[in-house]
Amino acid sequence: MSDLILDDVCISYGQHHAVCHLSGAFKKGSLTAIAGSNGAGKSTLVKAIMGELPLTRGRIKRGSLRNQDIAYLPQTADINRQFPISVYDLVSLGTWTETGAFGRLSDSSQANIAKALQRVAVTGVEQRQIQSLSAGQFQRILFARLLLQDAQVIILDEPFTAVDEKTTLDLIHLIKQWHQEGRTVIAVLHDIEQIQQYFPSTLYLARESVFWGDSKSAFSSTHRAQARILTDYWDNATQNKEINEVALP
Ligand SMILES: Nc1ncnc2c1ncn2[C@@H]1O[C@H](COP(=O)(O)OP(=O)(O)OP(=O)(O)O)[C@@H](O)[C@H]1O
Repeated sequence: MSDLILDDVCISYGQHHAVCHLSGAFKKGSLTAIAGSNGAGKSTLVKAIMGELPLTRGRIKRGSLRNQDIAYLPQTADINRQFPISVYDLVSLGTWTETGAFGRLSDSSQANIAKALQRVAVTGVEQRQIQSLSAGQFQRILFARLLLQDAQVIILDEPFTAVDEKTTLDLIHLIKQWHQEGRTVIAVLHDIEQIQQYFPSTLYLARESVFWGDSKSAFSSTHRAQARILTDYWDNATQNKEINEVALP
């Protein structure tokens, strides 16, 4: 397994610079929160790591990591809950690399699916359509799918939005287990207390990196002030300019 290294990464939507001049590494086996205010560039960054958005500058070095070594859970708002698929079929997609697109589920895959559903404490709803689940149940089955993917790097975008405290704690327990197993886990989060309690490292983003390191030091008043300056700067000063023309504040 490799580190995920960002080398002067910039990502733009047309002329709108969403993430700029970001360098650093998600070390293999690390557990990192990506924090920052609304519009800080968090989702843009994880989408770019997944290859869903092109870079306008810089590189993301994945080393020996292959596409299937990285699992991604997008924000719930980006997932179509109206799609006609049963809980069982959605969770079984986590075995895709083993079974292929049209492969029959082996006995061991079926056993693993049952085990994953038990680990997220959702059983008895396997044949229901996903649109009939509560927000918490839905998030649990998405975590069951992640369990089956068995990826070395797991990226979660706001995984606890609209999820109650009990479900959040259960899912954090799974994240801690992934960390103990040596996987790299990256989660976009807003709750600073939660980050400092469970996530040793933080990338504090405000279009650029404000801070990347120990979560206990991430949210100092100095860093928060710097984040506000950077956010205002990138919101106001960069429209219709090329990244190279923009002087850093
Ligand atoms: N599809 C898009 N087209 C144009 N601009 C976009 C698009 N998506 C995001 N942006 C802009 O890019 C910047 C970063 O947005 P992004 O969604 O990555 O922020 P975020 O930190 O994930 O915010 P939130 O916490 O609200 O989810 C914002 O200024 C946003 O308006």
